[in-house]
Amino acid sequence: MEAAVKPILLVAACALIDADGRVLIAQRPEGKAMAGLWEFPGGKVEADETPEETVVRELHEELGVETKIACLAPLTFASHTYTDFHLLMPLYVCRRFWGVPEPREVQALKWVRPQRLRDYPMPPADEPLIPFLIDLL
Ligand SMILES: Nc1nc2c([nH]c(=O)n2[C@@H]2O[C@H](COP(=O)(O)OP(=O)(O)OP(=O)(O)O)[C@@H](O)[C@H]2O)c(=O)[nH]1
Repeated sequence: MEAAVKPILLVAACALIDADGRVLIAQRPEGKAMAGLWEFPGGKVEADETPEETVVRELHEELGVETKIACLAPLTFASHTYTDFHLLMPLYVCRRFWGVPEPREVQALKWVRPQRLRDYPMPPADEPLIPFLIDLL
């Protein structure tokens, strides 16, 4: 019998960057898979969305921050096999946004220098993304 192929889950995420070159990370809520880990704001790309539209929507829903598709720049992507699915996650960066991020759907938010990101436990898919942020900033 052929091995079951894991479905690919498309998630779009974004590193917001402040004027000091710090990156915003969000702590996953209790009760969800990987609760307590720190990740980049974002979420699943819905059937009627582009990944850029997902990021704009999730920044609004999760953080109360407004931005535009034109303010998103692709940086890199994560490709990681979890138990039940294979995650494909484009990571955008965004320096131009409106509003002060507030933790609406997450436990906590933190602005972190890229060199300090390793101090915060992140999902395994995210670790390979850190050097790209260090290089950028
Ligand atoms: N937003 C985001 N998701 C990530 C990152 N790294 C990573 O492995 N993921 C995984 O990608 C998936 C994102 O889905 P999500 O945030 O929309 O969904 P969720 O688990 O909160 O579930 P739900 O929205 O269905 O309740 C989760 O499995 C999450 O663990 C990351 O940096 N940001």
